[in-house]
Order: sequence, then C-alpha cells, then structure tokens
Amino acid sequence: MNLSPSHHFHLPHSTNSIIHLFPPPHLNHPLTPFIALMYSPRLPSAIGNMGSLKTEKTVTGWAARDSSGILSPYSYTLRKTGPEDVVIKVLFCGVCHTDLHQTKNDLGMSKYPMVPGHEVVGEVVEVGAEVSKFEVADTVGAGVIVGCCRECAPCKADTEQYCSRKIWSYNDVYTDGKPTQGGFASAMVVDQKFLVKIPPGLAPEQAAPLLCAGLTVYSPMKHFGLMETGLSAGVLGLGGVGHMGVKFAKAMGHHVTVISSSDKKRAEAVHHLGADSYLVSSDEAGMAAAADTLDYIIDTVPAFHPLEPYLSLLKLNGKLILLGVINQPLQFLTPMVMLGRKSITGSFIGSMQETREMLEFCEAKGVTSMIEVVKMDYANEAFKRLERNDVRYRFVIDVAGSNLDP
Ligand SMILES: NC(=O)C1=CN([C@@H]2O[C@H](COP(=O)(O)OP(=O)(O)OC[C@H]3O[C@@H](n4cnc5c(N)ncnc54)[C@H](OP(=O)(O)O)[C@@H]3O)[C@@H](O)[C@H]2O)C=CC1
Ligand SMILES: O=C/C=C/c1ccc(O)c(O)c1
Ligand SMILES: [Zn+2]
Ligand SMILES: [Zn+2]
Repeated sequence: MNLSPSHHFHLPHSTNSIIHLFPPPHLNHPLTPFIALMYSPRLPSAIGNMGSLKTEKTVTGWAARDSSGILSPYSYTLRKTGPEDVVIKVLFCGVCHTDLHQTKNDLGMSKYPMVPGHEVVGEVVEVGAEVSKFEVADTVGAGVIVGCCRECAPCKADTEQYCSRKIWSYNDVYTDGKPTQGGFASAMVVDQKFLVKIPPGLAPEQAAPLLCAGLTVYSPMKHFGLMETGLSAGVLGLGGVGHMGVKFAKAMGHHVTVISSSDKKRAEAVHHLGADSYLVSSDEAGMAAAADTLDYIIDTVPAFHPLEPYLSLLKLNGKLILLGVINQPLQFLTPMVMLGRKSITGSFIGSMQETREMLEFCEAKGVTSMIEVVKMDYANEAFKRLERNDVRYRFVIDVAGSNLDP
C-alpha cells in the first residue's frame, strides 16, 4: 500500500478541471498520509454531473471559518439538482464528536468555510424525475456519506462506506467540483441512494443520532456476529456513540458494562440507559475484578488511551472494536492479544442497507437516543460542552425551528 500523500489527488473547490494534489504537499500533519487514504482520486464524471437545474437555491448554514471551530451564519448555493436528487428541508441535525474533530481540524484535513452536521433528518421538498424511493413530504435521513463510485468491490457488496471514492457529506468535494456542506443548514441536496425513510414510529429528533451514532454501533455488532443474546458487552466512553452502544447491546439481550473515565454517569447509565454494571477505568481493583469477562468492547474514546487495561477485560476470542477517531498512534503489547486470541479491530459507520435495518430495529424494539434539543444559536455552546464531556448524551439541533433563512 502506498501511503504517500502525493499519490492522492482531489478536485479543488473551484470548478475548473485542474487536478491539484490533495492533500496539499505543505500539509504536515502526522495523520495526513493515513487520512489521505480516505480522500482519493475523483473525476467529475465519476458519478455523473446531474444536470437539469430547476433552481439554484441559496441557503443559510452555520459554518466554521478556521480551526477555532467557531460557527457563524454562512450563505451559499446548493448544488444543481439532477434526476436522482432529492432536496430536503433540514428539520433536525445531531452533533457528533466528529463534527468537533472536523471543525477544529484535529485531522489536519479541514477546508473552510465548513458547514458540519451528518445526523440529518429532513422533509423532502423536491424530487428529481428519476427519484423512485421518495416523494415530497416524506421524512428522511442522511448521514456521513453522500456519494460513492458504485463500481468497486465494497460498493458492489453494499458496503459503500468503505468505497475509496466515497463522498463525505461535508468537508469534501462533490462530483461537480462544489464543496459538500452538512446538515447545520436549512436545506441539502442528496442523491436518493444516500437517503433513508425515517420509520413512522420514530420521532424525527430522536432519529437524528441514529444516523451516525446508532449506525456506528449497529454495523460492527452485525458484522462481527454480536447480535446473538447472552453476550457480555463493554462500552468504553459513555458519550453519543457509547450511549447508543448501551441501548443496542441491551436490546440484543447482552449484559452491558459501561467503562467510564469517571463515576459521574453511573446512576444515569444504570437507571436510564439500562447498563448492568459500571466500571471507572482508573479503579484498578474494579478493573482487575472484571478481567476476562467481556465478549466485546465498543471503544468510543476520541483521544489517546492505553489499550492494555481494556484488552485485559476481554475473554478468550474477545474483540476490542475501535470507533473513536484518534490522531495519534495507539500501542499495546502483543501478548495482550496473543494470550487469549483477542482481536483489535475498527469499524466505520455502516452501509445504507444497514441504516435501513437499524432504523427498523429501533422502531421494533423501541430503541431511542437520549438527547438535548437546542436551537442553532446554541451550537457553539453545544460544541464547547461536547468538548468538555458535558452532554447527556447527544445534542440535536432543531434546525427548522431556528429559522435560518432570512
Ligand atoms: N467509527 C465511526 O464510524 C465513528 C466514529 N466516531 C468517533 O467516535 C468518537 C466518539 O464520538 P462521540 O460519541 O460522538 O463523542 P462524545 O464526546 O459524545 O463521547 C466520547 C466519550 O468518550 C469519553 N471521553 C471523552 N474524552 C475522553 C478522553 N480524553 N479520555 C478518555 N475518555 C474520554 C467520555 O465518556 P466517559 O465520560 O464515559 O469517559 C465521552 O463521553 C469520536 O472520536 C468520533 O469522531 C463517531 C461516529 C462514527
Ligand atoms: O462521525 C462519523 C465519521 C466518523 C469518522 C471515522 C473515521 C474517520 O477517520 C473520520 O474522519 C470520521
Ligand atoms: Zn458522526
Ligand atoms: Zn466504490
């Protein structure tokens, strides 16, 4: 595998046809060569320039302008719509820690102005001539990915989130050369492939966090065969993704242990989220007593942390599933995995097919998220609170109720 960033180029934000090196050679971030693997060569014709513009709609979003991450109103035009495109009025958008990583340029790849938001629930307001799956007034969801090549092995296997030519819902460039912008905005244009219907049994604001946080835990549980009842689960880091981990694991009939950095969330974890057990990671005696008890751990910590204490908690064949985005190398001693045939793995969101399944699962089992709904003018405060670990457990922005467009 060639990790050299110079082998990855990308269309710039302008619409001319010059192909620039992406990331730019001056970008000197430790993760750059690795992150560059997520952004790969793309030509305007790769997916097709949709054509057939009805209107070029001007919308208002809240954008970060630089790595301070501070958001402020930003006016821009939506991309031209084509036959397979759906225009949605954004109703609600969840606030994921990835939005914080991206707006603050934690990964060294951020482009500004950047309108974040990838847990988007909206109402369909316009459909292209070839849109078959949705109609005006449907309540729909969009997530982290809004494009893929449709030709590669991951795409053909309905695992398009692993397509090397995927298009991120923001901080990326669409096939027409226009920057993608996310759900902290009054409207978005999304290809029907990357939309799902929100089942009627789910409240739209409740559904928003499912589109990233929920999916991110559901997908590895399914993929790694962790949906059978009776397993012992660990959830490391009780935030937006972690609390959905507790909810899904409980819904699958697992015994769930939360492993947290403090005792602060104990009562809520047990009484409101349904956790069976709660460990504080610095409690050496508690951690030692829990050694060899877990079949899997969903690790959602978004910062450097040692892996050994958590590997110790796993049983024979146990799995440590890394979900947090961490811009430093992690370390472990090989006997920690060898003596117990343990796996350290990772997972990235989930596919559109899994999104549909996951939403049906939530509707059928009554799985909901625990949210704090705020208006857009609270977004900067919400980011600050997310950064200082002061959210129970997901902020959701009431975008439509924030009356963004003048
Ligand atoms: N793999 C994927 O596809 C996805 C990855 N992500 C990534 O997952 C991570 C978590 O996202 P999200 O749940 O939204 O984030 P949150 O901030 O909501 O939750 C993270 C939790 O981790 C714990 N934590 C936070 N900071 C630290 C720290 N410095 N050291 C130890 N523990 C810490 C806290 O739990 P506690 O108080 O219990 O210790 C916190 O609540 C992020 O890196 C995000 O980018 C998100 C979505 C999809
Ligand atoms: O929140 C969703 C996106 C997650 C994500 C996972 C991995 C990675 O490198 C990212 O930049 C984002
Ligand atoms: Zn996310
Ligand atoms: Zn592909």
